[in-house]
Amino acid sequence: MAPVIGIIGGSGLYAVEGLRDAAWHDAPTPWGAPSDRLLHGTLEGTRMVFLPRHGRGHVHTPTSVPYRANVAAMKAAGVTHLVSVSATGSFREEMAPGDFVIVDQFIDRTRGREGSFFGPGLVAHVSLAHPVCPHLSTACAQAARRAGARVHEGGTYLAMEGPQFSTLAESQLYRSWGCDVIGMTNMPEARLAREAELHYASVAMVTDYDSWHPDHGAVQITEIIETLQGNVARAAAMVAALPGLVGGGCDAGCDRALDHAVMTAPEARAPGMVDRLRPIAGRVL
Ligand SMILES: CSC[C@H]1O[C@H](OP(=O)(O)O)[C@H](O)[C@@H]1O
Ligand SMILES: Nc1ncnc2[nH]cnc12
Repeated sequence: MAPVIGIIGGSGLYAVEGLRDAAWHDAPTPWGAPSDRLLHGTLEGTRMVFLPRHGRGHVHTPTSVPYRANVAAMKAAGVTHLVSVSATGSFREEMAPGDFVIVDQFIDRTRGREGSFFGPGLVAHVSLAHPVCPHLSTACAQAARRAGARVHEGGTYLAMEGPQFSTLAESQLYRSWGCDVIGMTNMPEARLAREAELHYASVAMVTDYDSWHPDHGAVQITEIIETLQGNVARAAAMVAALPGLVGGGCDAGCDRALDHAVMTAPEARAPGMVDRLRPIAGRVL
């Protein structure tokens, strides 16, 4: 099956240029409207679908982003491979502002966000031990290098609630836990991508040293925006390099995550939940 590449663009990345037959389309879902319309198009013969995570003009906070609608809309659009692009702080001296980190683990410190498509009447448990697709992550690393970025492969992303940045004590604590980067949006996005059986990768663009670094002081939004402006062209070039690198087989099982995951007996399933879940889990229902 030919891959369809979805891109969720984070802070600073609100569109992608150069798509053939580009058009924005509404994408209602059983979980409401996504953050914005979806931008459909093709790049070197590969179908691409782009969604700005915070909406054009940056209207959604990290808490108000409709994560379920965003992932469901991508799935309904036929996306098979979902690449998240995000701005992050760094906990490592060597992961400097401007660098790209290909995230492979998450620690979730968000609070009260809707983190699953499933629920009462249709219960499922997927594995999240390895939350990203290793093949898509490698493709992103290659694409980012082709775009001229300095790339670190592997890193743990601490997802915080925000919208305020961390205190100094929190920043030092996350560093002591072995976290590499910090942001406010990759959870529950990564959980939902796994439930939707999408190949998911997360590209973190480092914009600052959060607040732990003795030489950099507290993170300032002005510093972040300045670094983002330098990063956006490289992020766009990375996206443009993805077709041709994405696809082929995946032995990690991302697209079969729901095999054996549904716990609720067929006769006990709530019909309304089954209908709602069909676009996500129809393969196993
Ligand atoms: C602009 S700084 C804080 C903001 O940026 C990141 O957003 P995203 O992950 O969508 O790139 C971070 O998570 C915060 O939402
Ligand atoms: N230091 C930081 N903390 C949380 N989210 C961020 N996004 C960019 N920099 C960040």
